[in-house]
Amino acid sequence: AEAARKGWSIADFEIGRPLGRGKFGRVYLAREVKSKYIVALKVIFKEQIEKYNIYHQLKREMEIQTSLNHPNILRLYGWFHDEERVFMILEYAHGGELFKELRKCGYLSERKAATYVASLANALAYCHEKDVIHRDIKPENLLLDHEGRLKIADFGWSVQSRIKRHTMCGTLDYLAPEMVENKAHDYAVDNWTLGILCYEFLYGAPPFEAESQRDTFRRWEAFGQGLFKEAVSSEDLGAPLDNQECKSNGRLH
Ligand SMILES: Clc1cnc2c(Nc3ccc(N4CCOCC4)cc3)nc(-c3cccnc3)cn12
Repeated sequence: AEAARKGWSIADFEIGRPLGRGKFGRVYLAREVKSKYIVALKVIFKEQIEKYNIYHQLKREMEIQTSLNHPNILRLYGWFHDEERVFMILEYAHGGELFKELRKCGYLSERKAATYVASLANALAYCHEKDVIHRDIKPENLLLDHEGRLKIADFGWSVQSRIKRHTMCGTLDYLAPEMVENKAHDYAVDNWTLGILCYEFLYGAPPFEAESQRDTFRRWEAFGQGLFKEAVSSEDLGAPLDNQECKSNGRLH
């Protein structure tokens, strides 16, 4: 609230180590000078905003994230800008990237996976109540706070994770079918991603992971065919596929 009233400037912060690089800028550890409060400061260069013509998207993302207040969503406390940069004052997630933990131990216990999936589901239900579809939930955007609680970060600004994921660039792994097929989509796309992440928490890799996007698409099609055949066969048998069951598979019927 203070940020909105007073208007911050870079002089209010001591900049610490870089935490990571985003597509349009970097994230730094920072401390507010007076309160000694630790935050993450995301810096986006205005020339990048012009070059990629993302001013409106950035504005919308920041309005959305400022309006969201949920324990599993990383807070955007406020923002300010100078001649050449826009600064976002974000909650600092002390635990770092969730997927570093996953890579370290390969896959998570069922209890841990269930805790993270429940946190994600709560955060997504909160977003959907406010008509916000994240659409871009990826492992790189999941952080942990000092108590190990999951935080969804980066509404629309994926922060390049330091973990070299071979499916890193433009991964299809987490995108729902209707997004990939560029169809009209609703909040169900986030539910699809939740299923993918649940699989990855338990198994250690997403279900359709492959060396190339083409192969991922092939594996995903095969899965789809399987679903479709099953659906047709059960319809043949006259067993009503209730809408909820269809939705839960991420297939919108
Ligand atoms: Cl936004 C935002 C808020 N907090 C963070 C954060 N926090 C954080 C904490 C701790 C550790 N370390 C813990 C000890 O071992 C080394 C890593 C890393 C990141 N990281 C990133 C990030 C991480 C990776 C790449 N790009 C950005 C973005 N963040």
